[in-house]
Parts: sequence; structure tokens; C-alpha cells
Amino acid sequence: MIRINITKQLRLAHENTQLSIGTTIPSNTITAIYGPSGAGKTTLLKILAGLVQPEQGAVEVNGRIWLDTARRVCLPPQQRSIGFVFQEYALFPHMTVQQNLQFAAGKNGDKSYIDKLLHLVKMEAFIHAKPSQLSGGQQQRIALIRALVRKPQLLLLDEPLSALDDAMRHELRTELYHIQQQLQITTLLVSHDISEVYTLASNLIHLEHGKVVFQGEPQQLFGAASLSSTLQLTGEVLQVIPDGAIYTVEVLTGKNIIRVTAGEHDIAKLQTGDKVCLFVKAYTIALKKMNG
Ligand SMILES: Nc1ncnc2c1ncn2[C@@H]1O[C@H](COP(=O)(O)OP(=O)(O)OP(=O)(O)O)[C@@H](O)[C@H]1O
Repeated sequence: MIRINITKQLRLAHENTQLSIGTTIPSNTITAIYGPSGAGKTTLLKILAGLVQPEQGAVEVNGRIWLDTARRVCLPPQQRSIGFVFQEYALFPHMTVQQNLQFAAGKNGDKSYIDKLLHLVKMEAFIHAKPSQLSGGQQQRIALIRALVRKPQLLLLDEPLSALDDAMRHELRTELYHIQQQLQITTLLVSHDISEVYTLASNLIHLEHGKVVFQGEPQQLFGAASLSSTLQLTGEVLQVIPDGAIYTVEVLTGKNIIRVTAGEHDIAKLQTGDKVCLFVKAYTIALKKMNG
């Protein structure tokens, strides 16, 4: 369990906004931090990592105080048990994959755990490669397991898949899901991508202007019940494809095939040939079956 209660003044181009967050994050799950650009998502991760100081507040992780401004406690980043992955891969270019991982693990690193992680992301064959010899997706796989080699209590992911092309993003998203399921590590994932949030997260924090405007299951925010129908299209379901914990529905609308991410409740009783309504909702497309 992570308890966060912090305030920090954000420097915005035209106005001053306060990041003011009081929340509790469950252990062993993925929590998505979602919201528009400038909402404070990255700053929140940096505060948890100890890279940015809030003016006031406290952070408690699994019963241990990492930050308490009232008691002048502020653990430096190296004393916080975290793994951090950014959008860019940030591997050491002069080191091989193995050297990058061993360096991150430290002198007393667990070699068999490194091997286990390499196996999880199917990268055993690349241990002697330099980052420049790897694709973007392969580099990000290594960046991900590098963040895990010290068995951190908290994994912080800041749009880790956004630099990848669609196919690679999709593949890595599935791997990330399986890694988290296997290791049960408490993970905070900053993402703009609703399909990512839907697929990966069981808990969602929606930030706007530095404040939590929603916390709960992603389906509650993006589900059909809360759709606002600013734009609607009708279409015909071509197929419903299971995709990890969620579904991708292919819908033919005019001459276009649109892929829509949907939850269990959205696809209930949905079959090929059904007529559906597509809505733009919270920056993405959602669907609802027509006539029941
Ligand atoms: N250390 C800091 N101190 C004060 N303000 C900061 C600090 N770092 C960033 N900011 C400001 O806080 C605002 C929010 O930045 P942040 O990077 O947290 O947003 P974000 O929600 O992650 O946005 P994006 O999705 O574009 O990455 C920005 O306007 C930024 O200028």
C-alpha cells in the first residue's frame, strides 16, 4: 500500500497550478496515471522517486516513510526501492545488455534473477549485444528488466511504450502485463493511451490541473455507462478479439475499419454483424451496441 499526500507548486507557462494529491495506491497491481499534458503526471512520479521535492507532504510505501516534510524526512532516490523506466530507453550505449543489467544490479546482484528476467522478455540471445544493435522494442524490454533487477517495491513507468510503433507497442504491452502478473510488483504507469490503460491497469488515477478528478477502475471512467456522445458513428462489428484482460473490436464504418478497445461489459452479447454506435469519449473511441 502506498499513501501519498503531497502539495507542490507547478510552474506552468501562463498560470500557477498546485499539484495537490491525497491518495492511496494498492500493492501488487498496476495503477495508471492518466490525464492531459501538463496535469502533473511526471512530476508525481518524480516526487515518488525522490527526484523532485514537494513543498509539503508525506509518502509512505509498505509502511516505510519515504518522505515526511513535517518531520524533515526525505529519503534520497538511492534509498527508495524503485525502478524507473522513461519513454526513451536510456541504456548505457557503451555497455552490452549483460553489462547494463549487471551494473544496475550492483556488486551483489542476483545473477539467476537477471537470467529469469531475460527469459521473461525473451532476450537471452542478446546479452552480448550493444543497445545500438537492438530495435527500439528490444531496448525498451531491456530498460524494463533493468528497472526490475534490484527487485524494487515500486516500479514507475513514464509512458514507456510511447516511442514505439503500433505493433511493437502492442507486443510490449502484453509482455508488460505478463511480467507484472508474474512478479506482482506495485506499478505506476503514466499513460495517455486509453487502450494501454484498459489493458494493463486495474486502478486508474485521472489527473487534471494537478488534482485527482477520478480514481477507480478504468472501466468506470471509460465504460459505456459514462459515455458522452459528442460525436457518433454507426458501424458493423467485424470481429471481437480478446487482448489480454480486454478486447479489441474491429468495426466497419463506411469504408474504414476502426479498432476499438473494449471491456468485458462492452462486448457482452456482441457478435459479428451487430450494429454498434461509436463515440468519442475521453480522447478515444468507445462503442455501444445498438438496439439493446
Ligand atoms: N520540478 C518542478 N517544479 C515545478 N514545476 C514543475 C517541475 N517539473 C515540471 N513542472 C511543471 O509542472 C507542469 C506539469 O508537468 P508534468 O511533466 O508533470 O506534466 P505531465 O502531466 O507529465 O505532462 P505530459 O503528459 O506532457 O508529460 C509543467 O507545466 C511543468 O512546467
